[in-house]
Amino acid sequence: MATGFGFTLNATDGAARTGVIHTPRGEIRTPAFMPVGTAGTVKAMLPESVRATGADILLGNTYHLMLRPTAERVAALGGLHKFMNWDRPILTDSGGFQVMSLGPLRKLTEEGVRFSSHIDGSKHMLTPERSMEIQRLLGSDIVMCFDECPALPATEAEVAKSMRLSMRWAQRSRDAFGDRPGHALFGIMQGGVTRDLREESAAALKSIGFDGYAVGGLAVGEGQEAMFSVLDYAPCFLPQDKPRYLMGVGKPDDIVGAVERGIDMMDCVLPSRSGRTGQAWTRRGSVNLKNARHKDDPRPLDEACTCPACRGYSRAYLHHVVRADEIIGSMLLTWHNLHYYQELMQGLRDAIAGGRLAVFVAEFHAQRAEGDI
Ligand SMILES: CNc1nc2cc3nc(NC)[nH]c3cc2c(=O)[nH]1
Ligand SMILES: [Zn+2]
Repeated sequence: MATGFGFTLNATDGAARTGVIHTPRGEIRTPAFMPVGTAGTVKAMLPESVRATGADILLGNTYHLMLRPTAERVAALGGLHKFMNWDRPILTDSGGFQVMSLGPLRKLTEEGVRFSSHIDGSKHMLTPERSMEIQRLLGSDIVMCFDECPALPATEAEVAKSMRLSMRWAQRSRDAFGDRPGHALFGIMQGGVTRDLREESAAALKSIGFDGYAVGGLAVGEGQEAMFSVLDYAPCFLPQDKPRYLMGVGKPDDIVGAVERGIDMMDCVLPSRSGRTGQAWTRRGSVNLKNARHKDDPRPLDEACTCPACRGYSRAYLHHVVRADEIIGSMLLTWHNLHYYQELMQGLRDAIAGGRLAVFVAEFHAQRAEGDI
C-alpha cells in the first residue's frame, strides 16, 4: 500500500474477509458500501446525514465533476472534501465508464476517449494522464485507473482487445499517478466473463502493482448468475492482502453474494436513486411506496429500523409525500435505504468476525418475502 495507507485483515469466513483500510482521513471498515456522491453530493442527503447512516467513505464521479464545476475550480476552492463538506475518505472513479454510458458521440482511440458533454455539448478528451490529473485536483484519497469497460454484448475477441487496452492504460495511469503519499491508486481488472482473460488481466495489474484492485466489467447487464460465476474465481486472482472493490454493485442480495466470494468494497447508485423514485429496501424485501395499498397504513416502513423515516413517519405519510413528489420523500427514503445498506454491511462484518456468515446469509434470504411487502 502507498505510505499512509494500510489494509488490516481481521477475520475470514470461507472466502469472505473483514478488516479495516487505514487512510490519513480515517478508517474504512470492510466489507464496505460506498454511497455515490456523483457531482459532489449524495443526492437528497447532507454529508452529516450520510455519516449518520454509517458510511466511512463515499464516491465522487470524475466525469460529472470535470464537466461541472470542473476539477480546476474544485482545486482552487480547496479540493472536493472541503467543497462538499465531507472530511472522511473519498474514492473517485476515473471517468471512462460514465463517458460510455452518458457522453454522447464518444470516440475511443489508444490515446483515450474524446466525447461531448451531455450538459452543453462541449468537447472533452479523457486519457489516463488527464484522469489522474483530474483526480489529483479533486484531492480524492483513492484514485481509480482510467479503463475501458466494454459494453455488452461483446465477443470474447472484443473483450480481450478492450481488456488489453485497459491494461496499457493501467500502466499509463500508474506512471502518471506518480508517488503520492497518503493517496492510493487502485487497478481495475477486466476480461468479461472469460476466466483466462480475467487471469491475464489480474497478472498484468499485479506486475504493475497497485494499492487495491477493482473487479470491473460487471454489473453491466450480464445478470446475477453470470456475475457470481465470475466472482467464484476472479477475486482469488487478486492479491489477498489488498482491498478488492466490485464496481457498481448492487441490490442487497448481490452485495451478500459478492461479500461471500471475497469482495471488500462496493458502490452503487441503487439505494439513493431508487429512494428518489419511492422504492425502499428493507430486511424483508423492497417496498414501492407509490403503491396505493399504503395510503391508510399507519405502520412504519420497517418496525425494526432505527432510521428517521422509520422512527418518525407512517407508510401512509411516505406514500403521500412520494405521490405528491414532495422533496422530503426523497430525503426520507434515501436516508432509510442508505441506513439499511450500512446496517447490512455491519451485519456482514460482524458475521464474518464471528465465523457465522453462513447463518447470517441463510437468515438474510429466509427473511426476504417474494415481491412487494
Ligand atoms: C471507472 N471504471 C469503471 N467503472 C465501472 C463502473 C461500473 N458500474 C457498473 N454497474 C452499475 N459496472 C461498472 C463497471 C466499471 C468498470 O469496469 N470500470
Ligand atoms: Zn428505516
